[in-house]
Amino acid sequence: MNFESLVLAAATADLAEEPAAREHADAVEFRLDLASDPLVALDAYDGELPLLATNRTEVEGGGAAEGPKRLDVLRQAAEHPGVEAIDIELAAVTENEHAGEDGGADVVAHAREHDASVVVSAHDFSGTPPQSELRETLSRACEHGDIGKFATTATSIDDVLALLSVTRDLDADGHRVATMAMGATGRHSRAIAPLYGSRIAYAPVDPDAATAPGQYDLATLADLLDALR
Ligand SMILES: O=C1C[C@@](O)(C(=O)O)C[C@@H](O)[C@@H]1O
Repeated sequence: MNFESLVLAAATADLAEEPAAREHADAVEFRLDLASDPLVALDAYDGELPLLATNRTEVEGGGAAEGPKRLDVLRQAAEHPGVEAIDIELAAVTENEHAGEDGGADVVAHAREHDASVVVSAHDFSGTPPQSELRETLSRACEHGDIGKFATTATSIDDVLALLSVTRDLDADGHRVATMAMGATGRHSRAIAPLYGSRIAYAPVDPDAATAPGQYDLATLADLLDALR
């Protein structure tokens, strides 16, 4: 997964759903943190779509407790041949969630050794920071990953405008970025941010199992993206 062009990722905690995603998605985001036995499920995976493995921490909206165990699961997932990319939080890479050799930066290196690309991500569930801070966070994510991602929460459409503006600037500067504004106000960003340079769009395979506020269902997002392309 090189993110040269837009990747529509179908998010799920259940790899058995992969066939249902094939019609619309380019990849499956496997939410390890929401799955009951993620490494066993990975070993059994024989689907067609490449996997982006995410083991999201609770503080960033996921189900995994921070620490060495969750990083180890992510590290092991990166070794799987079906996993073409991993997602790791910027905080885990820069703030040493778990000090020592097996910290976040080491997981990034390990993923690369196994030819998996690295998405370095940040999430803000309370709002959208000022444009300067948006730019700084996204730029730092780009420094550590093959692609930097920032999902914020829009409380006004001006938040969406700020996020799109930073997306456009960083893309024009040659960085690979992925952005989306979560929540109802920012929902349209999921369809239009790719026009400004965002390279990953997410939608749940099962519309009743959204992995973030404001997501469209997969078929709807695929149609919107196609119509705007
Ligand atoms: O980080 C992201 C983006 C996301 O939060 C979204 O807003 O679509 C959905 C998550 O599954 C994914 O890991």
